[in-house]
This record gives sequence, structure tokens and C-alpha cells, in this order.
Amino acid sequence: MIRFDQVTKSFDHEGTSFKAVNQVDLEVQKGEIFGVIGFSGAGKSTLVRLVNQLERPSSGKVLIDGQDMSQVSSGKLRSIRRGIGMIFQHFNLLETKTVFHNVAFPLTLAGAPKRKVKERVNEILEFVGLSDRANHYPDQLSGGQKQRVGIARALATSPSILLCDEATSALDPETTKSILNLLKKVRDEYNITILIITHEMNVIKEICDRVAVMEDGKVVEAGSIFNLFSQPKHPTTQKFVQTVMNDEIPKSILDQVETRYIYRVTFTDGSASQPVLSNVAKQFDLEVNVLYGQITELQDSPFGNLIVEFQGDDDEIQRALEYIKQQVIIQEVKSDGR
Ligand SMILES: Nc1ncnc2c1ncn2[C@@H]1O[C@H](COP(=O)(O)OP(=O)(O)OP(=O)(O)O)[C@@H](O)[C@H]1O
Repeated sequence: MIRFDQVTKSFDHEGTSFKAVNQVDLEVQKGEIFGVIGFSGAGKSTLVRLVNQLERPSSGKVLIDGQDMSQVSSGKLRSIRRGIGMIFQHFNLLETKTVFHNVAFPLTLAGAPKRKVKERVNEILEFVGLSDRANHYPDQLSGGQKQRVGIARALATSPSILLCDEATSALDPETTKSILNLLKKVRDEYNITILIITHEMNVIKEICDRVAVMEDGKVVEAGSIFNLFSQPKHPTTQKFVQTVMNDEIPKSILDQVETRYIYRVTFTDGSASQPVLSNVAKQFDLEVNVLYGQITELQDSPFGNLIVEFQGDDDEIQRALEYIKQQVIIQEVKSDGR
């Protein structure tokens, strides 16, 4: 549905050319919630602005439903743009207009008749839970309510794509959660493709199906949430994962452990590590101790790491490791003393 094909966007500054987006290949499927994460300056905003052609690629193609955006007529581009909604970190509401008129704005702009506008605005305000705030002004609303208005405005013209540029970065954690739940509802009920850019791994973890990690204009790693969280390969991905899954074994615990065999066992979708470990304890002549761990939820399934130590005969431990490897992800933390 959205395809970046070798897309580069360069900016010229004081005689030098700078690639804000550098040869990006990505495909976002219809109805998917796709996250793009990266530190400040990685090129996320530029990437998202390439989707609705607020920026034009210097080279490569951006395709929406198979259509090369650089090849369409200006009339066609306007109609494609109406099918792409966008929400922003600072909401970008019209302060002098009521909630109703903020949401009505894109419909009025598109020339919709008054009766249709009223019907659609009321419907969408109900969807975002703000029917009782229709006559309020933005400065009478909380941050979370303002973003609900932003979402309602973006949805007013019934888009098929919703772009979210740091949409929860100005909100507290509770409000962030409620906005993310609303975005999930947008996807589930309207089958809208959602492209989220953020610097917060929590946002990715909460609602995305797949994620791309950006650095210096490039996508350094991309994949399903499970793959990225369970086996992050690039150092930047590893840093982001650690912000929500701190699985570094505390030094105080490591110092107390005398054994040589310490491993990280990772829970992934459908793999229940705990039964595997109790089977190991039953089937092999060794002791298994859980030293540390953190289990969370990823897309409604348990996910996390357990740091375990094995005590026993070397050969028996090797046999047990072979058995475990066939069932779950296991990585060595320490196996050779200090
Ligand atoms: N119009 C522009 N002209 C010149 N340079 C630009 C322009 N837009 C973006 N850049 C540069 O491109 C790089 C990527 O910027 P971009 O805003 O896409 O990154 P980002 O990952 O969204 O960062 P942030 O999270 O801070 O917004 C930055 O170094 C920025 O200064």
C-alpha cells in the first residue's frame, strides 16, 4: 500500500548536499500499524513527509497503492492527499475555532455540503469520545482531548492512510496509552493503514505490527515487533529495546553468582520458556535457577527474558542447552567464570 523504493531526499545547505533520507526501501501493508523509530535527526519526519508529498524525493519512488506519486497529475495528487490524514505532536488545531469547526475544516475545504459535514463531524466526534466537547475551544481541552480532536480532523475525510508524527510525545504516559488505544481502534474499525514515527520504544511496543529503525537517513533494521524485540541486531535497535526491556543483569546479582553458566532465555510469541525450563530441570541432572527477568506483553502475548543459571556437570549442561535451543531463544551471558 505504501512503498518506498530506493528513496533519497537531499537538502542543500551552504553549498553542500545532505541526505536526510538515504536509499530507503520499505513496504507498509494495508491495515498495518507500522512504526519508524530513530533518534533526533534520523530522518523520520522527512520520511513521513515524503508519503503525502510535502517533500519530493531527490531520487527513488514513493508509491501509494502502486501509483508513483511523482508521476500523477496535480489533480490526482490532491485527491490522493485527501486520502492521507496526519496528526502532529502539538496538535496544530485552529485556536479560534470550536472543536466542531476544527473537525469540519477539511470537509468544508473539500466542498462537502453543510448537512453532510454536520453528520460526519458528529459521527467522528462520537468515535473519538468527544461528542460533549463539540462547542469547546482548544484551550478548554486537555492535551489528550486536543489529540482526539486532531485524530477526528484527520479522519473526517475518511482517509485510507493516517500519518502520526510524534503524536504522543507531548502527552503523559496514561494519556499516551489512551491515544494509542484510540489509534488501534482506528485501524481495527476502519482498516486504515497507520504510519507512526516516534523516538519512544514504548509506543512501538504498545501498538505497532512492524517497525523500521532509522539512523542517519538509513533504515538500519526492520522487521516484526517480535523479531526486533527478541533479537535486535543493530546497536541502535539494541539501545531502543533496552529502554523498555532492561535485561542487563544487575552487577550486584552477577557478583553473587558463583556458577559459570548464565544464560538469557527469551520468551517469544507462543513459546513458553517456563515449561521448557521445568522440563530441563526434570529431564537433565542439573539445577536451574532463575536469577532475574522481566516479562511484558507484546501484541497481547507474553514477551520477555529470564536470566537463568545452570549448575551441574559440564556435559550435562551442554546437552540441556542443545535441548533448549530447539525450543526457545537462548543466549550466553556468562559461561567461563569471571
Ligand atoms: N527543509 C530542510 N532543509 C534542510 N535540512 C533539513 C530540512 N528538513 C530536515 N532537514 C535535516 O534533515 C535531517 C533529518 O531531519 P528530520 O526532521 O527528518 O529528522 P527526525 O528524525 O524527524 O528528527 P526529530 O525527531 O528531531 O524531528 C536533520 O539533520 C535536519 O536538520
